[in-house]
Amino acid sequence: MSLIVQKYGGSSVATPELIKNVARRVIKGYEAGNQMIVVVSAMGDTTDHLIDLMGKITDDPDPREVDMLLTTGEQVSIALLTMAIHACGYPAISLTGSQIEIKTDEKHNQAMITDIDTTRLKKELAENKIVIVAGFQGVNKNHDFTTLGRGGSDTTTVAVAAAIEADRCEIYSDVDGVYTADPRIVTDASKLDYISYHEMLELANLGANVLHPRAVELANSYNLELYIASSFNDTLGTIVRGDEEMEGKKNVVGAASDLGEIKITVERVPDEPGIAGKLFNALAAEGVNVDMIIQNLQRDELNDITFTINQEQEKKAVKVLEKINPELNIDNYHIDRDVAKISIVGAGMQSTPGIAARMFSAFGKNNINIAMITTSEIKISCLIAKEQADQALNILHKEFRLNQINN
Ligand SMILES: Nc1ncnc2c1ncn2[C@@H]1O[C@H](COP(=O)(O)OP(=O)(O)O)[C@@H](O)[C@H]1O
Ligand SMILES: N[C@@H](CC(=O)OP(=O)(O)O)C(=O)O
Repeated sequence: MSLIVQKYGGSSVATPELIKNVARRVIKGYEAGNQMIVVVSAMGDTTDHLIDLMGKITDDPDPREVDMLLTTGEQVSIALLTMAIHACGYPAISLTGSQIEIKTDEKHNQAMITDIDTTRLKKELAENKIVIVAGFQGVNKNHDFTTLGRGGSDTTTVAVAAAIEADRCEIYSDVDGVYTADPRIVTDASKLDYISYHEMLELANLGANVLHPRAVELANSYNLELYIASSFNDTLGTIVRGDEEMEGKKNVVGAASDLGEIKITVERVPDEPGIAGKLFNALAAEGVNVDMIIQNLQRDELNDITFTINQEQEKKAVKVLEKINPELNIDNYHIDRDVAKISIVGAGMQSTPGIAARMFSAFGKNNINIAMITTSEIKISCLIAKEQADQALNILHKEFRLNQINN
């Protein structure tokens, strides 16, 4: 008998028929003699719809109330899945994040899990029940509901699996594994049999939303192997695990695009020590995360500083800029929302010269202009025009022959 923690994302529970499909899959695992804990997300686009609804009421909702609203999505799906399992004649119970005491810090909308009490989970499993857990949510020390950030059910799943020392942790969605690029954009993308935590973390951070980055980080810290597969078929999926191969790492294992960033250029800033520090400190103090940065010296000892942030933080960033403009003598700022970040990832690139040059040349040959570049040991990212994002992803996929990765 194994203890299995499974997660089914929004696309796997989008309709009553799909919920019944998940119920059948879970029962199959239970019938095989396993203990089953199943984490589910809200049905389909429910969370997006709740956010739209909120936007019709206010532009500036209280973060506590946002969590009160968004946690309802997962409460619907856990109840329906449990009913579907009951209807097939099997014992099951649904539990919210607060009922199993997924404790988090105070940060509404982006809370971090601090502890999970497994007492209730173990009690229900001991009574031979299938346990259905609401993903994406927790409870803080004031007993208020919190959420873990968009896509956070993956994090719930890994945290629960680690806390209860599960034998297997399986994440199901509408795609049958981790591909070399989003298969919706690159039709000949290849499925990877294995991917290391580090490479998966980079891909997830750079836009591959098949897994939530925090879930990958957590799996890495607990050395918990993840199995990523589809809830729509039984095709073999991808294993995310520690890096076993020291030699023979691929230069590039995947490419990803992120359409969620905007570019801000602060124009004609005095070329003096300390100015950049003041600007980025002020942004950090408001919780604005800056991603890419470049500074260009213009004429007359004035600089342009350009940086990217997540589009959801635009309002906060503008507030900061309006406030510090007079203090820093900032002439003007400009926001470009039509940008996309296109990246390649691979642990082998740190020991292979020429990867960046190949990426830039491939873009050059196809008339794709690069506005910004960042690199780390295992990734290279370029900011380009949003309208060229899909084309650029396909170009890189071809340039690095990712369709032949398994050969
Ligand atoms: N490299 C990749 N491999 C697989 N899927 C990817 C990749 N990059 C992006 N995706 C997208 O991730 C989607 C699955 O994630 P998501 O929609 O969040 O699923 P769920 O609804 O189960 O949470 C796929 O439909 C696919 O389009
Ligand atoms: N429902 C939440 C949490 C989540 O993880 O969803 P999904 O597993 O469908 O990405 C969201 O949409 O952000």
